[in-house]
Amino acid sequence: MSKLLKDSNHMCFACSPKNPIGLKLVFEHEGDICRASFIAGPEHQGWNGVMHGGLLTTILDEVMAQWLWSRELSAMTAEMTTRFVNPVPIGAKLTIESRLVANKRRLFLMEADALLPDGSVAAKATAKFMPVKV
Ligand SMILES: CCCCCCCCCC(=O)SCCNC(=O)CCNC(=O)[C@H](O)C(C)(C)COP(=O)(O)OP(=O)(O)OC[C@H]1O[C@@H](n2cnc3c(N)ncnc32)[C@H](O)[C@@H]1OP(=O)(O)O
Repeated sequence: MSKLLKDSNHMCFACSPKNPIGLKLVFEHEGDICRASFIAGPEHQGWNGVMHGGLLTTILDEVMAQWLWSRELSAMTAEMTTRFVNPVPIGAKLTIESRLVANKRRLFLMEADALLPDGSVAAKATAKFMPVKV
């Protein structure tokens, strides 16, 4: 296991339980899926009543990264695209799921979806991750 994962003082904005302004995401793994949930509060808004798209991208990024971390693959996001399909209302529970699409040479091609409570898609992301030494 990497030193970063063992370090109880890590301050990842998305996942550390110790970051006072962090999102404190937790992850579950089911087969080939990594999953997290998140409910945006008023402090996460962009447009009135709507979750900020940059934060949504952060969460999609993190859930893809955690798919790799959970398999002890230390990799950083090298490129990412988010398609915002539907606005996320403040207070709505989002389910975010990621999976590996392909591993080509050094690149891990990942994808993730953010789903609204009725199962409709709020946003879809694709990303390329590259291994790094930690
Ligand atoms: C417990 C804690 C858990 C924490 C989880 C946190 C998750 C957060 C996820 C993130 O947001 S990570 C932060 C955002 N990402 C970064 O800060 C990464 C910054 N970029 C880098 O550090 C380097 O550019 C990178 C490690 C991605 C790659 O550097 P390298 O020096 O390893 O690769 P290089 O640039 O030499 O390229 C190697 C090959 O990959 C190719 N390549 C690089 N980027 C590419 C790309 N985006 N798409 C396709 N190919 C790419 C490149 O063309 C080249 O091809 P060739 O070998 O054929 O010449």
